[in-house]
Amino acid sequence: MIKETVFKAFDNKATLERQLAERIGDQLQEAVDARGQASLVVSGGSTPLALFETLSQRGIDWNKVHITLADERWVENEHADSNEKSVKRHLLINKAASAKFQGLKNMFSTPEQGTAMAAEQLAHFSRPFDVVILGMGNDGHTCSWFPCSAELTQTLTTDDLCVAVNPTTAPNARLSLSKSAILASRQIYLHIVGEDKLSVYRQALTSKAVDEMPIRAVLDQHRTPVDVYWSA
Ligand SMILES: O=C1O[C@H](COP(=O)(O)O)[C@@H](O)[C@H](O)[C@H]1O
Repeated sequence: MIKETVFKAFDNKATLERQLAERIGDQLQEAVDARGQASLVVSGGSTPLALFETLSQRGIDWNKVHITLADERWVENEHADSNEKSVKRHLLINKAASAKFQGLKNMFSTPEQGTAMAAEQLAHFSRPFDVVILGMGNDGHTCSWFPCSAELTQTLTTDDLCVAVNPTTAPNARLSLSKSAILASRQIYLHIVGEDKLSVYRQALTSKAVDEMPIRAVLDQHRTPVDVYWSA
């Protein structure tokens, strides 16, 4: 069994999004006040889009906030599957339009070739990351750390910042931040919505087999606080 830390349940998405956006906004501003800049890592997928829009309306020093992705699909930035495209449409708007964004996709044709450049481009981010927002797939993946991927062990053990991932159960080659990069954070939020994701999360807590459900690599550690925000 994995010991659960903080689990916050909400009746509806909008309340979760409001409260989580307020907390993240406060933490980013505190980081700016303390260290002159803040770093925020966000996930792809559909779950965080409304949270992004709520967060984008917070009145903080966005021009001192550096934002990147926990994972990216290796597609052009205008492709429908691009996480960068989602962030530009849903987060880098309103007051957050002045935030500094660095994507993971670059000019190389494969994520394997692009890994070194992606890591170099994140060199100016303040570390540990101040806030990381993670999602979770119904197979227990997070950050494109898929149970099926041949690179999973590397992803979970390397000291490198970025890893190329080739899932067999999902489209597109990917580039992910590694486990060591994600856990080198001051605060991680796992943001999940709906009964299916709640069941997957509960299932993840029942065992420590990370290769079956990679989200366990985040849930089963004591280095970095992980607060789970769930809404119906
Ligand atoms: O493919 C992915 O999916 C998960 C969850 O996506 P959602 O659409 O159910 O929110 C996402 O968190 C992750 O970044 C990505 O790898």
